[in-house]
Amino acid sequence: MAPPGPAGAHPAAAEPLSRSIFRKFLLMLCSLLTSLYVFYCLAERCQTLSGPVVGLSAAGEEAGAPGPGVLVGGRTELALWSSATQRKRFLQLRPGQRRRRPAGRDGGEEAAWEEETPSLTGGPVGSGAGSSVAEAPPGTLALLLDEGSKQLPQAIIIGVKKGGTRALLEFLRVHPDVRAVGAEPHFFDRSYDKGLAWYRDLMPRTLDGQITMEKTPSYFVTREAPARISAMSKDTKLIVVVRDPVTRAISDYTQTLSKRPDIPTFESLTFKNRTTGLIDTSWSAIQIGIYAKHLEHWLHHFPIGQMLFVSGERLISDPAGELGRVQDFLGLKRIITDKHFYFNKTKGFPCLKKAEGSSKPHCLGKTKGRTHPEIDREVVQRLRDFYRPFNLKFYQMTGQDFGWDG
Ligand SMILES: Nc1ncnc2c1ncn2[C@@H]1O[C@H](COP(=O)(O)OS(=O)(=O)O)[C@@H](OP(=O)(O)O)[C@H]1O
Repeated sequence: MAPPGPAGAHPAAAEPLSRSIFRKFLLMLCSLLTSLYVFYCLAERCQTLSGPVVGLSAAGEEAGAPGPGVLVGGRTELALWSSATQRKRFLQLRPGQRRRRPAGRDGGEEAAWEEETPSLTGGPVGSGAGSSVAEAPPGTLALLLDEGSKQLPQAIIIGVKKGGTRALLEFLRVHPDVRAVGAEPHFFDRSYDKGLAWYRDLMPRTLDGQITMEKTPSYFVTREAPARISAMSKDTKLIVVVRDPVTRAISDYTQTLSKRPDIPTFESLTFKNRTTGLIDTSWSAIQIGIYAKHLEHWLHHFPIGQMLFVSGERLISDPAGELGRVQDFLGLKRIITDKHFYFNKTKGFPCLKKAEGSSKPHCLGKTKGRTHPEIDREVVQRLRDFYRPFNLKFYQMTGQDFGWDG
């Protein structure tokens, strides 16, 4: 057979050769681009990828936010960070965080989860399928890279029950430099014997510059709590969310009523003797609201400057304003602003446009913002009269007029 002539010579052989060169070239280009991209990320330039953290929150999971591993978040906050912090946040992958009791709790569900559904829900307003956000469990990229460590909290929301403590913590968690335990640890009132190592182990891992926080509203009325927290660290910053003590008492009662509908009326529980008008100060719903008395105990152990009093009312009417004060107090950049909130008319409360680790709007669950029962006006007035002197004392002690009496 004659060898192929020049015209139709080796067309079939020449083509595969150029294709294979082209394929090799493509492959090299891809590897080059990938390497460039990895290098780009490591060079702290990952703004285009994600928001404050690459991760998820239980709230996100629950609300149908992106699934595990999905990158969420926005760019604006990120731009405010120092580049070193950004790199660390990028490495701090937070996987789905689950509702769970603090390790080793031997109390019942009620003990650790007294406030019921301490969560943000993103379903229909008030869907209340609550979950809480405990610390990131082991297995995170951060853990693999040995990034971060568990620290005792530098700031604690110590009260008051029904003051708006969950709202404050959930709003604060939006801040990239705040990491918090979702559940109430109740360490300084119920589990102190378990020791500080146990307590620290409940905390989420943090990186340099991040603040570890927790909230347990019952600390404010626990006699032993001030000395115990001071023994942990006398530099601990304390935040108290206070609310008109009369509304707070009704809110407290409403919570109990929702669990035990057969309890006596608010009116009958308020008085030791209704005819004499003697208020029953041993009823916790009443006692918790005597803020000045509780505060005295704290002032034996902490200077007033180390405590911040947040108005529960303003936390609803002007969340960004109160969050501004809190961020200043914690020495944080003012990253949480009015841009983070919207008022949800159905819920009747401010909600987050985007909760931590989610890109969807989030309101607190249905156990926050319950409808209060109608209380006899005369009883309400009696309570107002009862609380007035304590409120005035509290205004003096804190240097703030919360406006409950005028
Ligand atoms: N944004 C937002 N959304 C929903 N609810 C809000 C919000 N801000 C403050 N509040 C008020 O928080 C009250 C519950 O307070 P706490 O979270 O401190 O309760 S608890 O002690 O942890 O059970 C809760 O009390 P109730 O209205 O009586 O249910 C709310 O009034």
